[in-house]
Amino acid sequence: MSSTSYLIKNVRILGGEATDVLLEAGVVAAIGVGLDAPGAEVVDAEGLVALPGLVDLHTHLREPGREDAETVETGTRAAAMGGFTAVHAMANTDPVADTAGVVEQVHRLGREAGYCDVYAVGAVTVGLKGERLAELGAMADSAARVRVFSDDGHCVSDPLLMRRALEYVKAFDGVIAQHAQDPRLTEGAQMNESELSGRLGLAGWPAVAEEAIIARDCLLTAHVGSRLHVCHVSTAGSVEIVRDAKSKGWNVTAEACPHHLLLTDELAATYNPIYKVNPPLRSAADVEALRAGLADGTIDIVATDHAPHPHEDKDCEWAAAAFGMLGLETALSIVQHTMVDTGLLDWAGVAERMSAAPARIGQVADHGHPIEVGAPANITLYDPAATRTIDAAESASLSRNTPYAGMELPGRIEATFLRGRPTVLDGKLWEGTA
Ligand SMILES: NC(=O)N[C@@H](CC(=O)O)C(=O)O
Ligand SMILES: [Zn+2]
Ligand SMILES: [Zn+2]
Repeated sequence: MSSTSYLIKNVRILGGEATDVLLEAGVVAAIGVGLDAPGAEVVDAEGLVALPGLVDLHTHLREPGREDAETVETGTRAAAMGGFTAVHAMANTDPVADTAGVVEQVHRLGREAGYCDVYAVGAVTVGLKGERLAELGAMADSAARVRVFSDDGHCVSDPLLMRRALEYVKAFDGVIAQHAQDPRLTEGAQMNESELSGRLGLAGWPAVAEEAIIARDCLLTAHVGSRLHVCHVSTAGSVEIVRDAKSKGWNVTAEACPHHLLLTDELAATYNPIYKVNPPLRSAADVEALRAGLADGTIDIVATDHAPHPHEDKDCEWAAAAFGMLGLETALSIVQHTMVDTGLLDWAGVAERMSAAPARIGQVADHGHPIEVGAPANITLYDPAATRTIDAAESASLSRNTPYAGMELPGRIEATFLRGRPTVLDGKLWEGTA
């Protein structure tokens, strides 16, 4: 295990006054101006903001089964480069993560790779087929200690199955993370339903297909007294429904993805499938409502929905292309651009939405802590004054499907520490052995 200590000099914790932070034996050992620690590696953090290590509640790592798109190792390298110290790996792998065996395998692969803690998400239904419940209890009791269950990629559309799943996870304070998409209302759907989808000749995906499921699930979770998390909220109407559910005291949380905070459906007019994603990019008014919802806490967290796809699954006509885009390495930059630089959130707000709250929702004890003496040394050092032009070829991911290629974005991850050991240092993956 790590024996080297790190003395981070002149860092601004959550953007506050510059101070020093000593990481030793996996924890934050001391905080204060002018700290001295003989033998420690010194990290010059002048101008850098320290955030608690980011936690992603929604990542597709593709292993097992689609190692041509991503592996646990490459995906967690991308996560570390994005400032993440923990990710939740979605269950839509091949085989599906619907048994204790598969979730334990994913968890173990993450530990072996060592870049970031990997928490396996368990499938709600066997094979994501929406027909019968998977062995939720066995996955919860397994060495992977699963607390988040999702058929992501598919909606648990059967209301009785959804009710049973919500009831079942109460026993271990689990949560059902719903991919809210009414299948009948979105048959063949390709992009946001609007005047533009008609003009482009692409089948429309109406907002109501998302909103109707969210409304139903909020009612169901209130009825059975359980915990619901709504994946990738994309419409203004969905934000309204979640706001209303929260005002009633129902146990509902929600996430927004970076791409839905920035990009709009007009990009479909390029017919470039790099912009094809589930749920689809929506209107500028939806983007504005998502930002406002994230700012006022209606939307609890930012989750990446990092969805790697190999070239051949994206290099085809729009209708044939796979849904999904990369997100881990650009998430914090997009959040800075859309939420911080616009004055909607400060760094404490970012830390809450990208570390503390996702760790709480996912019941992850070792992450999401404030940077205080005694806390696990999971820390991200970020340079908000830097700018970079995104180059897909530079990604640590095995896939290249970033919608931001060629864009200039603010900010750069300078370092990521996992239990006091760097996974990224000087903006590069750290391959040290200390
Ligand atoms: N978001 C996407 O467009 N795609 C995801 C599935 C999902 O998150 O629904 C994927 O697995 O590729
Ligand atoms: Zn989804
Ligand atoms: Zn997803």
